[in-house]
Order: sequence, then structure tokens, then C-alpha cells
Amino acid sequence: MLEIKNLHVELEEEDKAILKGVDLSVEAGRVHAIMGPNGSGKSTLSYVLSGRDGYEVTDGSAMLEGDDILGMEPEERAAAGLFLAFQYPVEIPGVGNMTFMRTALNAQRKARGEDEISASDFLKLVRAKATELQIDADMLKRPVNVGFSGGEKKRNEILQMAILEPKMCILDETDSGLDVDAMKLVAEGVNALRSQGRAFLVITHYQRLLDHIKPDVVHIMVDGRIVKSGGPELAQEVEKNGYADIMAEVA
Ligand SMILES: Nc1ncnc2c1ncn2[C@@H]1O[C@H](COP(=O)(O)OP(=O)(O)OP(=O)(O)O)[C@@H](O)[C@H]1O
Repeated sequence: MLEIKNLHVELEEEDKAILKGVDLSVEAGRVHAIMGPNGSGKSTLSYVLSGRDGYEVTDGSAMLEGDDILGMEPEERAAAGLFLAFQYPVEIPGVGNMTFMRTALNAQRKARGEDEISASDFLKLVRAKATELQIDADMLKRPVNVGFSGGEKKRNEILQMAILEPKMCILDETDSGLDVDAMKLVAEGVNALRSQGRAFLVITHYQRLLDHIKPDVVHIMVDGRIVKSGGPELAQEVEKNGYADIMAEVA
């Protein structure tokens, strides 16, 4: 599904290398997790994949189902099936949450040559998904993320994901700021979307999210590279011993 080869990325303004040769292959139907110390480049990877400004790809490639996504505009990447749940979801004053999600869904349907969803079908869809995520009907009427608590913003990201049904879902520290019950809801939301045709890349610092979203593969990123990959036991090792042993191994 997602094939990243030797990806090198610099900050445009500072010529500072952040990603220094990332290789990562996420197969359809699988959940991969990325852990790693602060500042190792995990969010940068998710930003570069989704097309955020400010980063320059100096080498390497990233393909989504065989298509080069790095040459696409952000909205083309979204239409191709890529979704990023932000670490810091942005507030959009003046844009209603429902309008935002319906417009996003219809833009993607249009790009895929499908008919727009009717207002009544959309209402049914969003209500059903919001109920699953225990998102209050009031939050759907408010402007996107404005005045939402940290945890509510994260759940709203998962609601968007559930509505857009992307193929490649990237979750950047969606667990941070969530209470234990909200984390379970988010994990259930992710687990409900798991399917043969969809893959997940879950960036997290904590084993506890991975207790609920059981990953197939866990990667450790250090200083802009994936230095170790393994099964879920790797996350348990990190939880117990931190990164010191892994960093010493690869030094
Ligand atoms: N726009 C920017 N301007 C300056 N430095 C940046 C910028 N974007 C990223 N960096 C730097 O790049 C490095 C990688 O940052 P990134 O946010 O990708 O790390 P991370 O692994 O997601 O960290 P964390 O676990 O703390 O969220 C950091 O040293 C960060 O300060």
C-alpha cells in the first residue's frame, strides 16, 4: 500500500536534514506503528507524506499503491486515499464541522468520479459514526475544533477518518491528550476500520494505545531513520527500558 524508499528530507528554510533515509513498506490490511524519541522525525514523516509546505525531499520516494505521492498536491494525495490525523488538530473558525466533513467527502467522491452524497444520507452517516465515537451532536454543529478539548479534537480527527474511509491512514500521536476511556473509543474506531484494503501507520509514544490497536509491526525511528523493526514485543521493550538499549545497539 505505502512504499517509502530512502526518503531524505530537509527543512526548506534552514537546510537542516531531518529524515535521513527512511525505508518503510506498509502492506494493505496491516497496522504498522512508529515509536521513537522526541525530535526523531516521526511527525515530519507524516507531514511530508501528506504534502505540508516547508519540507524539501532531497532523495528517495514514497508510493501509494504504486503512484508517486510526493509529486501530488495535498488534495490529490487525499483523493488517492491518504489521510493524516494530526498531532495538533487545527481550529477553523467560521467553518461548521458538518459542512467541513461533507465538503471534504464530496470533494473526494468527485475526484473519484462518484456522485455527491445527499444531505440526508450524509446526516445519517455522520450521526452513526459520531455515536460510535461518543461525539456529542453539539460538536458537529460547532466550527471545526473551535473550543473543543484536546481529547475532543482527537476524536474529531477519527470521526473525519471514519467518514472519509481512506486507504492509508496515518495517526500522529492521536493518543496524546486522551483519557483512558477516550483512548479505547479511538482504538475501537480504528479497529472498526481495519480491513484487507486499508493500512494504518500509527505514530505513538505509548504502549497502552497499542494494547488496544494491536499492530502487526513496530518500528523505532531514531535521528531520521528507522533503526529497528519487530513485532508488538518491541513496543513492550520500549515501555520497559526506554530507547537507551536500542540507541546503543545502532550507535
Ligand atoms: N518547521 C520546523 N522548523 C524547525 N525545526 C523543525 C521544523 N519541523 C521539524 N523540525 C525539527 O525536526 C526534528 C524532528 O521533528 P518531528 O516533529 O518530526 O519529531 P517527532 O519525532 O515527531 O517528535 P515528537 O515525538 O516530539 O513529536 C526536531 O528537531 C524539530 O525541532
